[in-house]
Amino acid sequence: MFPESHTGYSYEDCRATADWLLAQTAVRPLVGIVCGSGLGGLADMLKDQVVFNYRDIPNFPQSTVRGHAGQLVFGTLKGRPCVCMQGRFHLYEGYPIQKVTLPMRIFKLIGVETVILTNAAGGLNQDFKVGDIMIIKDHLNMPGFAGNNPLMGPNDERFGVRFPCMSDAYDRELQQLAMDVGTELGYGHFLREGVYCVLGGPSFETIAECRMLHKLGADAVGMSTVHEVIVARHCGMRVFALSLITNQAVMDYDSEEKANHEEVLETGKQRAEQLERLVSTMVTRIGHNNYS
Ligand SMILES: O=P(O)(O)O[C@H]1O[C@H](CO)[C@@H](O)[C@H]1O
Ligand code: HPA
Repeated sequence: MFPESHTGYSYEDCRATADWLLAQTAVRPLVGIVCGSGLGGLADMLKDQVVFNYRDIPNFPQSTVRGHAGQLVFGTLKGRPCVCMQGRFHLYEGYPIQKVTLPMRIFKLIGVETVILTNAAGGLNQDFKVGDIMIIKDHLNMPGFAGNNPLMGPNDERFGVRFPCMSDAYDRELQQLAMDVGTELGYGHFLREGVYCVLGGPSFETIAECRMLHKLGADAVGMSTVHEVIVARHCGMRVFALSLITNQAVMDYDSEEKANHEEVLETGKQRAEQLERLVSTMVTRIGHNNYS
């Protein structure tokens, strides 16, 4: 079985965490950002910060992975109120999937309307290069195929419907906005779009697995994001997600390449500035309620 599966937090638990946060800060964020491995610098862009260590937030799990600081940062990005997770949770850390995705429900209950998720991923598409930024247009949910979906268990209609649609998971207007902003910033040569595949990790993929995932239609592979997207969409938030291609997935038995977390973090550092500019410019142009 999966760790403590079906023991999600109740609506009241989530409400208590959200109310606790709202009582400590006057910031009322409309945009929530999740920083991927090595991409925590995004949170440093926020002005007038109010910072919470995950260990101090009721019900919150702890970050255990290098490159995930474990702080929830409230502040403003070019005048727009935002909240930023400097560190996310992954299945391989041993958390039940409902705990991995808990922050999405907290985002919803504090008033977030749009979620921007980032991740580090291995490139399967042979046209991709290390350092490319892939706008996620769709996903393959491998743990979901095996029955590990964050919405397993009783459904609370106060969050969303029993059977949420996922064919529109990634907001098309926001994808277009990212393309437009990226092109304006001169990033067109490293901006791509594609399908992200999530696996449980923590072991990186074998060569045969990478070949299979590529044949199945995945352009990039990682160990996060999709679970958060499902929960964010279930409770009606608008979602944009991107992958930084931090390494090429190994597809060839003659290759000497070996996936490793150090390379992942290093590529994050090299692209951090552009990624931060892309996301912050997008945030200034996102409309709310009736979209832009
Ligand atoms: O998806 P994020 O959190 O960016 O992290 C990615 O980087 C780690 C592997 O280096 C894995 O956790 C993978 O999912
Ligand atoms: O190659 C990868 N595989 C899985 N997860 C990853 N996260 C960064 N790179 C990778």
